[in-house]
Amino acid sequence: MAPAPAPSPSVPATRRTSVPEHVERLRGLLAEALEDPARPRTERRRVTDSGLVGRVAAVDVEAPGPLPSFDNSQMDGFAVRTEDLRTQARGAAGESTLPLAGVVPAGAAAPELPPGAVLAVMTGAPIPEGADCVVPVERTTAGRFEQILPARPAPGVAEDAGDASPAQVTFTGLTEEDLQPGRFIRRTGSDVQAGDRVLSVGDVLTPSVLGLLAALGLPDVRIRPRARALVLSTGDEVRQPGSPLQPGQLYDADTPLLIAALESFGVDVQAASATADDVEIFTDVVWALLAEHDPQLLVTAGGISAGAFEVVRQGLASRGVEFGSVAQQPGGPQGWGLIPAQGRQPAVAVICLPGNPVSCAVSLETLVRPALAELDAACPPPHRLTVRLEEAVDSKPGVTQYRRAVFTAPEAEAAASDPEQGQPVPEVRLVGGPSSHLLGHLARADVLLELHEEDTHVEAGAEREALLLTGRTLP
Ligand SMILES: Nc1nc2c(c(=O)[nH]1)N[C@H]1C(S)=C(S)[C@@H](COP(=O)(O)OP(=O)(O)OC[C@H]3O[C@@H](n4cnc5c(N)ncnc54)[C@H](O)[C@@H]3O)O[C@H]1N2
Ligand code: MOO
Repeated sequence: MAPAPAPSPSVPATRRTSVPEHVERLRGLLAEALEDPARPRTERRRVTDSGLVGRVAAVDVEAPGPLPSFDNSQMDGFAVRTEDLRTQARGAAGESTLPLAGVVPAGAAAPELPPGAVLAVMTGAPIPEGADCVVPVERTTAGRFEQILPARPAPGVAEDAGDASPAQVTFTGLTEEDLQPGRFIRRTGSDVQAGDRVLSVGDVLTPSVLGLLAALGLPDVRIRPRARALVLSTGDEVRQPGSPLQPGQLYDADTPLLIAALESFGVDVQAASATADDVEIFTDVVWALLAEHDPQLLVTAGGISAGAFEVVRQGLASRGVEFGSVAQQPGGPQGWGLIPAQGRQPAVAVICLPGNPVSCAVSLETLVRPALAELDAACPPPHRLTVRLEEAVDSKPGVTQYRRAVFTAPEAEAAASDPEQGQPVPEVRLVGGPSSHLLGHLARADVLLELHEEDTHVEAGAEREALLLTGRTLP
């Protein structure tokens, strides 16, 4: 008789923290560090400074005046008194002719429109006193200014056409619509009224907001300072690219990955360093960097799991940082904590991510980004989307697994459409397996496919949620 199989070693049934629980935990400690009242709340910038898009307004702004700030012409044409054109005897072909009293370029002060005459107005020129409508130059028999005006007048000067016998302007084919009072006049305040709120605390700056502030005559904008972070990678085996490798060594992928991800979250990475697996060296580097840079956030990579040389865990566990496991893969091992304010040194949030590059990158997207986005409008929130699986996939029970996937060919996507919304549901194909060393696969991926604890087997064609990776666009 065959021997009975040996019982599997019993694993302690400790419950791992769920992804949402850990996000909430990180949000709490980030809030303490970022919302410290001892830190400056605003920075003043010129609206022409670079790097303002994506920054967050620190004060409300009300329009100091209206936009447009004066009635002006929407077209190159003629400012007319509609009454004059209505009472004009029409010629055989329905034409009306009036004398040209002058030219008003953009930038000139508004002149008065003499009775029974017209004034040439360029787009943006002020509407002359007495005019109630602009007729575009195309509505004249000449069709173009070159046929009517002798030469371009000097900018900013409303000047007379100059002839002893004034030029005549013949309008043709005018309809009732062309003679509607107000036609082609951009009225004062039709865009923004004085006192309108044009920017609110927490709004993200866009190119058009910056243009609007300038249009209102405001040279400066007050923004929130960016969150300040330090990045620290660890490991005796880790070397910087450009230096030769000894057997067993590898290049530091986590440092550039962390810097780039944090910067895309709107964080100002002030310094980055890599240290050896020596607790004393590691803690010396941490305290020196904290003192030098006064950050709100310290993010480390590596040295936190179950090995004999877990420098981050050993160095920070006694300083208020906890270590545990989140029910996600990759990115299970995590460290988190708050180094409390000491004297004049404000509190610092500490987030310790696993060293495997894919674990580090996935943790940034699934844990750090959602926590930070809740507190800081400069951090774009996770971009979630529904995708359809091209092929069946098996996943580990009991954890949320993030599988790397690419959008399949556009033809396949076009064929797959959500009947409810009529929106195409993109189809995805896995790239590589679930392991956390597969950085080449991650670098090719468009999305992290989210498979839940119960998703041990998902059939081809099933729909699941996914996270669009930083820098990727929808198909
Ligand atoms: N006995 C156990 N071993 C491991 C467990 C466990 O639960 N029990 N968890 C595994 C999981 S899951 C992960 S993830 C890793 C996390 O390990 P650490 O955060 O302690 O990271 P290290 O051990 O320092 O490094 C892991 C791996 O990543 C490479 N690495 C580290 N830093 C970098 C870097 N800057 N650039 C590129 N690659 C880096 C390192 O060489 C290792 O291969 O632990 C598992 N083990
Ligand atoms: O959690 Mo680790 O990140 O699976 O490899």
